[in-house]
Amino acid sequence: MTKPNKFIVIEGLDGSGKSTQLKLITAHLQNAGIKYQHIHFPVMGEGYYGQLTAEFLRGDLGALDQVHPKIAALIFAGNRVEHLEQINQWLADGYVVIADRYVNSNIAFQCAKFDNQTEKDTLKKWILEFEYEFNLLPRPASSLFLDVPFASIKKSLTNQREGDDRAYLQGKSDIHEDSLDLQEKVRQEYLQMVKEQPDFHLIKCSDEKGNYLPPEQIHAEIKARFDQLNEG
Ligand SMILES: Nc1ncnc2c1ncn2[C@@H]1O[C@H](COP(=O)(O)OP(=O)(O)O)[C@@H](O)[C@H]1O
Ligand SMILES: Cc1cn([C@H]2C[C@H](O)[C@@H](COP(=O)(O)OP(=O)(O)O)O2)c(=O)[nH]c1=O
Repeated sequence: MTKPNKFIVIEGLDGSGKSTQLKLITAHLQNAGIKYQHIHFPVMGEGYYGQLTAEFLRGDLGALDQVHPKIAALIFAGNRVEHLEQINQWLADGYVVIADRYVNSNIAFQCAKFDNQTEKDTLKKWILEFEYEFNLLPRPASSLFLDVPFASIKKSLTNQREGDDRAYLQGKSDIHEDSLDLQEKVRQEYLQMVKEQPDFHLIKCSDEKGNYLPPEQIHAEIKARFDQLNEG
């Protein structure tokens, strides 16, 4: 299958600075006169799957251990199908397309809920086949994993998170963000995928002492990846 060459995905744990980096990279593309579009998955609050995703994350469909990870994966995958045509159109029109989360989020968060390696591997294979081969989602040219010190994730998730994008919670809490144990396991899934997928790159967001790097410094590395893609 040929890959669209201007599709980049930003991945990471909840509260890992994806929105911060998305703002910086879109400002850079804007200044450079490069036409781009971006999308954040899950797209909540619209469409049947968007509504289902919000219900799932605020716990209306059951607690973290009550919804089978394959069913949760199916909901997030359906949400992507609702926006598939739009992404394909952007790519056909020659835009650089940036997704804040994509298929690898589904693998990382849902496979992390299993302890057993065979169950993890089986679900990973299923998600990859279902989303790329059955639903025919475009494959990203490159995905970037923001590897942030876990202490900073803890801080970010224990602080009250605010903003319009929290409306889906309707005053409740997010079942993924509530579990730091899950977030730690999700990080392991991401690290494993970085090893397995040649187009998945780790962006180290800490210095040698383990301190969180400032946003601009992280941006410099991300920008270099984008510039490479645009030149290629
Ligand atoms: N490099 C950084 N150093 C310190 N704090 C950061 C950094 N990047 C983001 N933050 C802060 O961390 C929190 C989560 O960042 P955000 O970009 O909203 O993450 P996400 O989109 O992954 O949920 C915000 O309060 C943001 O200001
Ligand atoms: C896109 C996607 C997200 N998720 C998870 C990751 C997040 O915990 C949650 C929703 O993400 P969101 O709250 O938008 O992420 P962030 O806090 O990083 O801005 O859904 C999946 O499990 N599968 C998926 O396919």
